[in-house]
Amino acid sequence: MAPHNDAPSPSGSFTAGFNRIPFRPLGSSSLMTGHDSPLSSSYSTTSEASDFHMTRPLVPGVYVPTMCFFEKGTEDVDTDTIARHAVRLARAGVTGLATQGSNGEAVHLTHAERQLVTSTTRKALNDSGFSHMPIIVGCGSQSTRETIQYCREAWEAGGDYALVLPPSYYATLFAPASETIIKYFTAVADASPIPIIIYNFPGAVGGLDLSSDIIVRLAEHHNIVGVKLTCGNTGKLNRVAAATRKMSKTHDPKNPEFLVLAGSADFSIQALVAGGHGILAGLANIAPKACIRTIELFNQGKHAEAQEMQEVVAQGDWTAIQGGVVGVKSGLQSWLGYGGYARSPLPKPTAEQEKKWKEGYRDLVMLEKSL
Ligand SMILES: N[C@@H](CC=O)C(=O)O
Repeated sequence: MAPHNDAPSPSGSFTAGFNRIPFRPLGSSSLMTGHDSPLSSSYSTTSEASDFHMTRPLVPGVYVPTMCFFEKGTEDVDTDTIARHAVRLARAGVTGLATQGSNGEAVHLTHAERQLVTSTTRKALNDSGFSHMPIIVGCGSQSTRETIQYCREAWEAGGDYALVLPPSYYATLFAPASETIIKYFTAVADASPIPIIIYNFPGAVGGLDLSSDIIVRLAEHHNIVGVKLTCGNTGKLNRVAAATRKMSKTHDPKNPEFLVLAGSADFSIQALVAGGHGILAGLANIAPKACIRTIELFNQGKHAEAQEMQEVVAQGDWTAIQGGVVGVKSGLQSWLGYGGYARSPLPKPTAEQEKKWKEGYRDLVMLEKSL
């Protein structure tokens, strides 16, 4: 856990009283990577630049891993829809967004496209009065070197935090609790200009499941500030939340030093019971208000109402989990009139699937509309 002083660390980060805040030299070009940057023409004035790279604390709440939208036919990145979607979620009251999470089709995007998606999201939020809202950017890759590059590009594009999966392609050569994993996250955190959030999603990385012991050990790094647990293991979540709370110096529940997030909306209140701080969950693309309200009810002590709402959310999430990114886009298209298709080679939904997924979201969407 970070010591609380203001001395710049070797990685270019410093800690502050309420949270660990990255030190990001404005106007620095030292992080340019050689990939086409879509940013230079968008942010030319000083005030725009300072809105672009400002400090945005990571606080408890509902974070949404946003979908990436593509033009019909060409599959080009659809920046208009990306911008409108980000603003719709912000207006619904979410705490932050995550580009290039599992719902953001990061694996389908080039480096430059990833930057375009993040910078478009940043600009849309800033232009709509949400410049305070943090953006988390999915940065995990197969090599330490490329993951660091993604973190630097995320920062250039206006990202505030990097969500990092462990590498998995050669996972048979090391154990989830190995020094290889510790060294990977440590090297990335040492070099990243933005703080790291560990992403534990065994389903996306060949079953590689980080233990609470490893996560708590990594949390000692000053530039590792949170975890998204998509594994759904609330025992693990409880252990991580308890240990990192004890390690923290400030004990401010509104600004925990290490943020523990459920990685799916179907265990939102279970995560809160276990000491977690909120969710980073794809279902909020469809029903942000229902996700927020469920957590609010619990935090207000209205546990029976929270549980009732959680049941609707969990049922809707089952549709999202089964249909994945294809099904969430289909649900958005059916109920909100936009979404389109995932990039090839992911399949387009059949008419039967569209109908099934639309029905799967019905109760959740009715709840959302009532809020
Ligand atoms: N079910 C997850 C998928 C990835 O973590 C989500 O809701 O985001």
